[in-house]
Amino acid sequence: MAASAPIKKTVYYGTFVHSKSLSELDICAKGAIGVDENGVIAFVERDVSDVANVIQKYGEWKDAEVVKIEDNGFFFPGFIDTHTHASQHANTGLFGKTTLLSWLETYTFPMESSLSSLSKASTVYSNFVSRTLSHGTTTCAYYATIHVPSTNLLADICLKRGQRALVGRVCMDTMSPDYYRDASVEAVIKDSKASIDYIRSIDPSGFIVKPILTPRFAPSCTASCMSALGALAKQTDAHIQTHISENKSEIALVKSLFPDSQSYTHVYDSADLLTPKTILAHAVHLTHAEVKIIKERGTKISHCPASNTALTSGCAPVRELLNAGLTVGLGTDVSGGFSPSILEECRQAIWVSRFRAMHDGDEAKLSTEEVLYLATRGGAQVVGMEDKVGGFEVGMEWDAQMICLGRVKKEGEQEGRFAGNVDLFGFETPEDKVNKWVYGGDDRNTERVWVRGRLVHKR
Ligand SMILES: O=c1[nH]c(=O)c2nc[nH]c2[nH]1
Ligand SMILES: [Zn+2]
Repeated sequence: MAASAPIKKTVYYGTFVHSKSLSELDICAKGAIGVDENGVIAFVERDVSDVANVIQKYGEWKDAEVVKIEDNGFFFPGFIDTHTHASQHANTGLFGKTTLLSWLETYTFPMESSLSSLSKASTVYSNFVSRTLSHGTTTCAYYATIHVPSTNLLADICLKRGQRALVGRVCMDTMSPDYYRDASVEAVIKDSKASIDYIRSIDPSGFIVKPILTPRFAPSCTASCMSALGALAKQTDAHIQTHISENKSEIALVKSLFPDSQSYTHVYDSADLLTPKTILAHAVHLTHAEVKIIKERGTKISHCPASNTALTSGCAPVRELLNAGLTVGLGTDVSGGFSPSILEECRQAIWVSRFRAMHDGDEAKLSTEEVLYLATRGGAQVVGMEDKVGGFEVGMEWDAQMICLGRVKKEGEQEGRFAGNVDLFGFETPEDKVNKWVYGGDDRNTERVWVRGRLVHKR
């Protein structure tokens, strides 16, 4: 579905759910949200018994389209995936019993290298953007590959499909296979600049696509490469993304490569890579001193629980990170992670927090409300879009998903259109429905998805 049709004033009518705070959802059973031609929320009305009354109240909205939730469902903010590798999508589910460093050599570098082929990149990237949109992901921080043309192609696809994206050309000038590495620091900077310039040229407003500098991780980058990227970030005011402290062997490797650095975090800090616009994925094994520096720099964290479990990297201490005041969002980290769905990541975040709780105590447990916050408002802060997306306030943009759970079924009734794992029996409170969706829902319940008021996915 191309996202090019003009939009008209629309009133979204029915239940809407979004986060009020980290621990509290706002569930409005009968609401009406008016979205203007720019995709901006113009009004939010609660306790609406008849949408006609709302349309009458706002005179100039008399010709507005009305989009109503049928049966049991609700409007929910679009999900924000703060860390994923579009270039690894074709490997999803393929990781065997590898851990990070062997997984990179065995599966990841060969696959990413093969995306120098623009036709292969086109197939994989188009498929992944469709797939993530179908799961309600309206904003994504993407890693592409080292190749400028296919990285730029990913940005083209996101812009055409209307998915908000930070798109990064991967930088790696050392400890990488001969067939897949940057030739020099000069090449890293030249190619990174070329990709920044291209992405800014196709969307000068940056409303939909933006570039993001992407040093892969400290073992793949020389100190001079990282410093040059830190300087380029400053010069271009670009976002930055990288990996940190995912796995104990990786941390030992960083220590051996940068013996004069106090920690993994110090390696990035010395290169000026820790800014308020930096996203650090994983953060599983950080020390208190590292957390303190990250907090001081205003740098953000992407929690990737499915990936951390699949590659047996560890259980990130999310409660501790939150208590320390860090900003945290969720990331699918495909294909370390095995699912393109942030809803799945919500479940995985809950499970991982329960494993932490078995050692750390009940306070470590994340609730449904908390993971939904991380998936929306938290993610928005991580990608620097908290004033635009993640919730339904006047002035914010309509990045939303229509979740449908189907009808309460009578005995013997066949599964209908929303055949999924969620069954309703009629007694459920609105809170129960949200919980049933979080624990049992999937893309079969994601009926429609909008970005800036534009329909970008329909089942
Ligand atoms: O989860 C990960 N995926 C990657 O592609 C990667 N590269 C370095 N470190 C990484 N971690
Ligand atoms: Zn990753």
